[in-house]
Amino acid sequence: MSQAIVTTALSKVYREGKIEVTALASIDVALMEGEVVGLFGPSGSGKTTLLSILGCILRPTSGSLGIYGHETSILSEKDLPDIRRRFISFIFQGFNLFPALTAYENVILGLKMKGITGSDATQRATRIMAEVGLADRMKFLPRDLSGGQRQRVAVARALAADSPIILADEPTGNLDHSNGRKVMELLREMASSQQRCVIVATHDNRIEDLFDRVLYMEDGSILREKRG
Ligand SMILES: Nc1ncnc2c1ncn2[C@@H]1O[C@H](COP(=O)(O)OP(=O)(O)OP(=O)(O)O)[C@@H](O)[C@H]1O
Repeated sequence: MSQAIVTTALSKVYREGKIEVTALASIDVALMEGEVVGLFGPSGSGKTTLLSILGCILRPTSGSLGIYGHETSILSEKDLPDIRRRFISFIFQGFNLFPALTAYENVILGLKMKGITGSDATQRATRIMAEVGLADRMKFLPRDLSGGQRQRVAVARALAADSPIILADEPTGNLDHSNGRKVMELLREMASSQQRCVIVATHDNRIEDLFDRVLYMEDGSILREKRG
């Protein structure tokens, strides 16, 4: 397995006026292709901050972050969107679906944002909707789908772009037990069959057994890890 993401002494300090909050202390971690990693920890432990930095949405205060061999700390702000477009897809807790667009159109829009259009986009969207079990729901608006189905649209949108890294913040947060496990199993399947690196920040202990590796965070540090 090769390394998808490597961090060294990654730190983040939020400054608001004179107040400083150390959200990440000094994170050293290597995340591999084909691996599904869970980030667990109490509220405020730094999970979302770490995910945002790994996804190049937020810059660290110090330390290094390598994404498939590209050292991002030496890149300028204007180069980061390109790294995101090539390597990273997100799944958010609130699904982030556009209410006026059908499930299928939401996936197409996600692809467009990655620069994938035309017949390539329509073929990919149709294939992935079938893979996530939504072939018969493509023309439905989000409001006519169940919570589990909406989350599967969000997963389809992230998977369709073929990004090697998938970052998910509480992807099972709004789902019941069985739908939560289904979403995780889908991500596991994609990670192993397509060698993607999937990182999930969550409070959901019910899915803890579905990770290859769990990192437990507290006060901005990784306290310990467990292999599945
Ligand atoms: N934009 C910000 N400005 C100032 N402080 C922030 C900001 N975002 C997060 N923090 C602080 O950084 C710390 C880590 O927050 P973070 O959201 O990463 O934790 P988390 O583990 O994801 O929490 P939760 O599970 O509640 O989402 C917290 O103390 C939080 O209050």
